[in-house]
Amino acid sequence: MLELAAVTAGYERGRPVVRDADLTVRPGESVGLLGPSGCGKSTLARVAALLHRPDAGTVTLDGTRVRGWRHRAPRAQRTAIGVVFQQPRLSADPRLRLRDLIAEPLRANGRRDEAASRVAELSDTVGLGDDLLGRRPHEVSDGQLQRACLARALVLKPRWLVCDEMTAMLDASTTAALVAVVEDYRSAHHAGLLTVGHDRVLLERWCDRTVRWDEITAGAAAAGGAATPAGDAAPVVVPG
Ligand SMILES: Nc1ncnc2c1ncn2[C@@H]1O[C@H](COP(=O)(O)OP(=O)(O)OP(=O)(O)O)[C@@H](O)[C@H]1O
Repeated sequence: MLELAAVTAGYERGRPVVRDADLTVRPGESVGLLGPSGCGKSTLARVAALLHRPDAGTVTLDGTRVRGWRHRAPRAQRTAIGVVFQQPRLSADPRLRLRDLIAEPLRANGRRDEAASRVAELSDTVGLGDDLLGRRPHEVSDGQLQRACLARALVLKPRWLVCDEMTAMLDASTTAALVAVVEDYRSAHHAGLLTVGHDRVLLERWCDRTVRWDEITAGAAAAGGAATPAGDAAPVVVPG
């Protein structure tokens, strides 16, 4: 179980952007979190992915309370979660060729010997040919780079996936392809998914359950949030 209880988080002391958020994802379950732009979805997703320490509240992962975030999180907890962000260029080291980018978590965890086989397997899964694996991020499209970032998120076979607007920059066919990769992975590994976004049509078709930001939090985001209503984006067709 991935459980967030009474989570308050933000960037400045005394000015939380997430207030008292409660959210639970069960093993194997996919939960879509819908909210308007700027409400704090990415911040909460980063807390759930152990990348941003909350100011208050608890995160519990598979029954163990999380006490450290980022590099302070125990390896067993860090590696249990795969994360995909909205903007692949901000989350990819520009110096790495795609094959090394995909293998990065293996190297970081002392499992370099698995890199060749896992990269071959995953590049096939996400639809990246050999020619692309030898290129650096500036030599591929956003969609191709996001495919590599998704492969990187899966390389350690996480039990949980957190997708923060993973498809926001992608066209409809790439969106459908990446959602299908996530869904195949989830059914093969019984992995739980938290995916955040503002496209109601996409999340309702993709997920077992969708929750609205105002249903899981106690208050509005910091000033400047809530500019657009949820679900106003152009619909994206997801097969199935
Ligand atoms: N690193 C940061 N430092 C300071 N403020 C930040 C930072 N990141 C986000 N914020 C602020 O926190 C609030 C919530 O941002 P967040 O990115 O979590 O919202 P969001 O719901 O994911 O938005 P979007 O759908 O537009 O990506 C916004 O007001 C934003 O300006």
